Formats: sequence, structure tokens, C-alpha cells
Amino acid sequence: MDHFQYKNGELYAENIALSKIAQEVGTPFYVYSQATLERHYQVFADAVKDIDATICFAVKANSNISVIKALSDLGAGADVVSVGEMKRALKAGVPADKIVYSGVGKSRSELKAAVETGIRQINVESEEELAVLNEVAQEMGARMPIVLRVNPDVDAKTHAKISTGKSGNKFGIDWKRAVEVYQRASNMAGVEPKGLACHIGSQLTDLEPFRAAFRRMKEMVSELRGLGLDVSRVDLGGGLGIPYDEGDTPLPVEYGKLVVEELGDLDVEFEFEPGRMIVGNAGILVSEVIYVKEGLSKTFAIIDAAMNDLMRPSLYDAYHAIVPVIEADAEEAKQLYDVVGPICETGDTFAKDRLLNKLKTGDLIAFRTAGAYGATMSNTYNSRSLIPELMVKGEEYAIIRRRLDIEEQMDLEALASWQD
Ligand SMILES: Cc1ncc(COP(=O)(O)O)c(C=O)c1O
Ligand SMILES: N[C@@H](CCCC[NH3+])C(=O)O
Repeated sequence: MDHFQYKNGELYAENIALSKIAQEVGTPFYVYSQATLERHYQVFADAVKDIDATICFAVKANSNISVIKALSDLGAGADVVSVGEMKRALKAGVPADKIVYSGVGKSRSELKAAVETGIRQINVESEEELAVLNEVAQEMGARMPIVLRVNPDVDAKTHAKISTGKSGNKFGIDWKRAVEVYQRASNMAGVEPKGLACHIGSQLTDLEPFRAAFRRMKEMVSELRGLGLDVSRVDLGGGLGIPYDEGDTPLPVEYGKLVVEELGDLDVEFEFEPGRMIVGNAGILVSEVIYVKEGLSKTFAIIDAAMNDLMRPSLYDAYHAIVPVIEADAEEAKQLYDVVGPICETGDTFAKDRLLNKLKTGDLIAFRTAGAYGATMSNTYNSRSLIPELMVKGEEYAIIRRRLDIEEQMDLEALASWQD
């Protein structure tokens, strides 16, 4: 069930009218539905209930500590890619033994922090990282559980900028070398190889690339076991796509079935790192129309959100549905708009030639499916404030990140001593 629905002609987040929140908090803002977050987690957990699975929420999709806490209360672990994300997960109550740490460029000090914290595992992405981790862990008198992230050379058939499993991508250890590297790792004193990981990309709308990657993983597990090596964990990453428009996307239950079909007899503990699937549709971005500007060939709806608040359209030409907060009359005429932000770049465009109900100054609009890679990718370009994030539960809402305004931003800066 969608927890962002119209009631009496107004868009609600659960049981609160968005217009009320807008009045109290000011626009733009992100708002998340805790009920949707919980439901999505449950849907994913149900989809993999027939196998031994640890679900590690990919914190990069939405790293607000309140979001992580809502999921960790349901039993979620965390997939992190920096010490910053690791600290957020710990602060939100994720136990260290449910944290996996991915990423191609973990520094020596980051590796040290992960070993010190005693997280579940480090997903090692190169031979170079393996050598450094082995050294770091030995210096600390530790033997760190690892899995090797494999690059299976599979085309995820997603946007090139978020495709991670082809051999030309920077991620993982080339599958042709991974067995040999694993063998070497098993003789190292500072690491304890537990298994393999793969993550071939994000927003996958077809299950076949997953199937290809899973088959490769299975072959490799057999090969490793054939060499007498232990393999007890397989981390299948995240990547499941969600509907941003009318297009079909695979259901989590179909994904779960595929895992069982391809890998069900593997006798390992599985790990999953879903991000977008959990939070994407649990969040929206609400913004106000500042001007409707009539150009020669276009009508521009200039709104108070901009590319710094939601980068996805300008970065990937991503589509987000735009809906009015006050429901329009079905009879009312629609018009084509370019929906743009106030930033001084032509790329600050959310939608081109989008057919929307007539807009005027002061109207509130909402971008749907903005819960994943929305707030986490935002920035303060053009010295704009970082916008608030809110969590809704039933009739209540909470500000889970307050607005960071320009005074606070400037407090981080200083003049050089010679400028006095
Ligand atoms: C290693 C890793 N795991 C998990 C994810 C989460 O992916 P998604 O949000 O597509 O589920 C990502 C991002 O694509 C990732 O790089
Ligand atoms: N930032 C991307 C997803 C990247 C996934 C990172 N592994 C998006 O908004 O779609």
C-alpha cells in the first residue's frame, strides 16, 4: 500500500497533510513514511525467507540515522562504504556483527577502524586492498573476516553510471583472478576468507543479469570448494530496480525465487544489500512553485528545490513522477512544463515537457520515489541550505535532519591569518 495518498483532495504522508507540514517547516523538504519503510523491509525479508539470509541495508541510499534505526529495529544490518556510514549505522543501533563494508578505495585508517570495531566482514575489492588489510589486521593482532567482491563481467543493463559488474568497471576483483586470490588470502594471517560477494549495478529492471551473475558465483564457489577451501558466505549485493514510472520492475518475491532456484542448494549464509528497493518509494520531495515563466517556446515552472537537493534528474536524466499536493480537478486543462530549479545551470532541470496540471506561484508539488539517493546525494551548491528530512508515523512527524542554513555553513569557514 502506498502511504502517500490523496485524502479529501490533498496529498498525505500517512495521516498528515503535506500542506500542513509545508506550512510548519517550509519548503523544500524530504519526507519519509516509516510504515512504507517497514513494509518494504518486510517484503524483502519475506522474499528471502526460505534461505539463511542477513539483510544489510545499503546505507548510501539513505543514511539518515532515523531511517537506519527504523530498519535496524526490524533486524536489518548495514552495508557501508565509508567509516562515516559505519558510524551512522552503529549510532542507529545496528550491531557491529551485522555490518559489511564495501568500496574500492578503503584507506588504511578506514580498514583499521573497521577491524577495531569488529564488524561482520570487509568486502575486499582488490588485491592491493587485500595486502594492506592483511598488514593492518596483523599489526592489530586480529584476523579479519572477509569476502572477496568479484567482478563477474556481467552487463546489468542499467544506466552506465550505475553499472558496476562489467570488467571495465572499477569494482571488484576480476572473476578470472578471484579463485587464485582467495587461495592466497586463505594463507594470510590477518584475514579469514569467508566467501564471495558481487553487486553488478543499481536499478536493475530485468532479472536475467542477476541470473548470469549468480551462476558465475556458483561456479566459483564450487571451484573454491574443489580446492579444499571453505566458503560459508555469499553476498549477493543489492540492485533490484523499482518503478519510477509506469514500467514494470521485477518483484522482490521473483528475485527471491531466482536466488533459491540458482543458489538454493549452495549451503551458505546469504547476505543481501538492498538500498533503493527499501527506501526509494518510502520518500518524496516537496517543493513550492516560485514562478511560472512563459518563454518563447517553453513554459518553465521554477520551483524552490534544485539539482543540489535531488541530483538524479540532472545526473542520470532520471525520471521522477511529479504530482500536485492539492489534487487537481480531473476536468482541469493540463499543460507542458519544463520543471527547473533556481540554480545557475541549465542542467538544473527536473523534467522537460512534462504534462502537468496548471501550476501557479505558491503551488506545492511532490517528487515521488525520492527516498533513495535523494537526500544522501544533496549538497549546498549556490550556497543553498541543506533541506530538512522528516519522518512520518501515523499522525506524527519528526524533523530527522534540520535545515542547515548559510550561517552554519559559513561557520565552517575562516579567513586566512593574513587576511585580517
Ligand atoms: C556494493 C553495493 N551494495 C549495495 C548497493 C545498493 O544498491 P541498490 O540501492 O540498487 O539496491 C550498492 C549501490 O548500487 C552498492 O554499490
Ligand atoms: N546514485 C544512484 C545509485 C548509485 C548506486 C550506488 N552503488 C542513483 O541515484 O540511482
